[in-house]
Amino acid sequence: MSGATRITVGGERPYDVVVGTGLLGELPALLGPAVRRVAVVHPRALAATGEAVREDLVAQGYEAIALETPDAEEAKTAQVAAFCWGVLGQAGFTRSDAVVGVGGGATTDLAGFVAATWLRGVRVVHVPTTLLGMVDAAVGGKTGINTAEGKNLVGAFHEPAGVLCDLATLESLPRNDLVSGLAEVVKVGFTSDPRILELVEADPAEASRADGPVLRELVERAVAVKARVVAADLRESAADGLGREVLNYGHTLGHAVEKVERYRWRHGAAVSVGLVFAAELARLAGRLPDAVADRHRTVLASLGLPTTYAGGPWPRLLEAMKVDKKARGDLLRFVVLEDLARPARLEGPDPALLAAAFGELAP
Ligand SMILES: NC(=O)c1ccc[n+]([C@@H]2O[C@H](COP(=O)([O-])OP(=O)(O)OC[C@H]3O[C@@H](n4cnc5c(N)ncnc54)[C@H](O)[C@@H]3O)[C@@H](O)[C@H]2O)c1
Ligand SMILES: O=C(O)C(=O)C[C@@H](O)[C@H](O)[C@H](O)COP(=O)(O)O
Ligand SMILES: [Zn+2]
Repeated sequence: MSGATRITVGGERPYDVVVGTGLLGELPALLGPAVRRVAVVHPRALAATGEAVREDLVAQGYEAIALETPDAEEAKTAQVAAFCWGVLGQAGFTRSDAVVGVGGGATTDLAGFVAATWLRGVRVVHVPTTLLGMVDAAVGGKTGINTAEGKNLVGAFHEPAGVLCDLATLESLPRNDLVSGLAEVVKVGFTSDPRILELVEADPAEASRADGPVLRELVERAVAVKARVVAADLRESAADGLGREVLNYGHTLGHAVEKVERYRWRHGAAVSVGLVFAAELARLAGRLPDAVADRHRTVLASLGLPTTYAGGPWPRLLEAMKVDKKARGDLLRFVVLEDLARPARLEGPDPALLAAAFGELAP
């Protein structure tokens, strides 16, 4: 390991997010002294990486098993969670044993959920291998699976004991997935750290180069914001202000798109469309200057992210948005911007306003 950066996520049980390369040697310290057995949860597509982590743990004296899951969003189901519980039960996992999630956000969401629910909670360390996992999914303790009714509808808050972001893993990530992760980075740029937008705008190609210094800075900036937000409001229950809901900017429509598209869209691509929608909603409501709304389109498009959406139909998307976790009863609640880095809430917008904002997404 050389030149790693440590970002501490505060709260009741502080933990480190380590960003760098060659970080596997850090795993035992994060697992802690009590752990004997480890289940390495990884998607089928990352069998070699999962096996490398397992072998490394065995070499360091652990009893480690591989727990292979389906790829991407197919892992986030009750059936797959039940399969994982079965494996842990058969292997005799106790409260002094641990789960390690190796993969993208779908894998760490599942691994975190399994760790949160097995014996009502065992230790979990995440080793995210996608940009989206590093900047968002593996950090902050939101875990979950999907149900037929929608995205992430079952889950728990269960913080990891640590997160290892090995930037070298990004070199094998398909371009489409790297860019998808940048949607969450841009989200943070608009809500909280405009320097992110400047870095992307200065050179979008450089910003999306897996082994470049700009991407590393983007990762560190996005993680730093997420760390600060979740340390203050882990359970998304802030009594005043937006609290953790700020991280959900662009997700109300984004999750609906994922569901309506039957999870064939990557999360980041759906969030990209959701960000443009949220910006248009705020602009049409008279709360966001045109220039900031337009900047959403230009920054996202410069990275090759989608900024228009021809799918639907709108009534199905509206129906899907009703199970958004920010909703209260029949009241839809959106995170919007009033300016750059000035997030706010828009509650119960007029249906005509919502439809008009959706109209602005037409190609
Ligand atoms: N818990 C949270 O706070 C949070 C935050 C953001 C997103 N999420 C969730 O994260 C998921 C999206 O995560 P994602 O975009 O990482 O998708 P993903 O986990 O589906 O991974 C995308 C694809 O990349 C492959 N892959 C992963 N690492 C690779 C590597 N290094 N080289 C080659 N291929 C690799 C995977 O096998 C998969 O096919 C969604 O389910 C979303 O809801 C959760
Ligand atoms: O960490 C959070 O809080 C977020 O909202 C981050 C989002 O990027 C992420 O997609 C999250 O999983 C969405 O959570 P949900 O509560 O809307 O399911
Ligand atoms: Zn997200």
